[in-house]
Amino acid sequence: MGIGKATSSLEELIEKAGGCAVVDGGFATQLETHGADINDPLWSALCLIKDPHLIKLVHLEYLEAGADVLVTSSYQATIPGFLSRGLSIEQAESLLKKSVTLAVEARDSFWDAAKATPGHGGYNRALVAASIGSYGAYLADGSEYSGRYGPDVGLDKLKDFHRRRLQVLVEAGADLLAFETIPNKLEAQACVELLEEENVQIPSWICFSSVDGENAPSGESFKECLDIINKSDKVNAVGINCAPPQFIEALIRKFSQFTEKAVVVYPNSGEVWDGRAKRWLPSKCSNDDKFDYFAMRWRDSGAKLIGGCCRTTPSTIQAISRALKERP
Ligand SMILES: C[S+](C)CC[C@H](N)C(=O)O
Ligand SMILES: N[C@@H](CCS)C(=O)O
Ligand SMILES: [Zn+2]
Repeated sequence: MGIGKATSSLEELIEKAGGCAVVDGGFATQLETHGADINDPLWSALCLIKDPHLIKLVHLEYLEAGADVLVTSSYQATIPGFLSRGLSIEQAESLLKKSVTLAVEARDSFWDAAKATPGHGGYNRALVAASIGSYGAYLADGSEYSGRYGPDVGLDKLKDFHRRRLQVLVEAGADLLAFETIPNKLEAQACVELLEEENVQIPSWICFSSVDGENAPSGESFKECLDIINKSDKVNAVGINCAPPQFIEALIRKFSQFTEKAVVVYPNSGEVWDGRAKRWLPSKCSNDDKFDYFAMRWRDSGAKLIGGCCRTTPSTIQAISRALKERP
């Protein structure tokens, strides 16, 4: 795939969607709605082993709700994670591949039906974004919200951790790569260097988490983080995922000051993950019913991709999609 073509599929989708494309919502959350027990170090990736049919069902529900981008079930699917469950390297790689094929199959069957209806039923052909959760997600100790990886975790260790999974997800046919809940500058640098070293030819985005609404969870400024990312033309969009919705408008404006790349935002419901107890703590304000209003404000602030993360649902995405597509 040539560079021109590779960089354009995400931009083409944004254009087709009227200037702002819709990302799907809380994937693990919707698995739980269907009864999946993901209280496990593999978190939602456990379903790749136990309940792959649920994964496809959740993808179809988000497509129906209006998602233009599906994020795969690979957030916490890692080769070392699967090896520690007694699986072989071949089995681990095959599960990673499956995370992409399940989303591609859902997308293809949904699109085959949609394109046969007048005006495609108002849908676009969705792109499949392979989720690459941060190292902190793999640690399963909540450190994707602290960025504290300790002194033993350097650049090379992070690149080694991400390399093979990234290769398998690209080979499996993902349309783009979605680095999610990156909590510090070092890991952002690892992602950028890996994209260059592996000469990745599909588009990518890098999303950070944030717990104070101003900086990366590590306390490093987003300006520092974006300075690194801006040097790479292998990253097409940057933004925030799994942070409270009330932080997002100011962060879109901040990101727009520091980068010319497209800005992507998919916040959580505002609830806070307790990494020790492995449960969500209630949010101080309930925001789920305001996502349609927020989405329009985020679009008007400059975001080009908008969706939801943990504790948001297909009804959140339907509200976003209706707000963005009916009132462009
Ligand atoms: C986005 S968080 C809620 C994912 C789960 C976390 N990495 C853990 O395993 O505790
Ligand atoms: N793509 C993941 C992100 C978790 S923060 C999910 O939606 O489950
Ligand atoms: Zn999340």
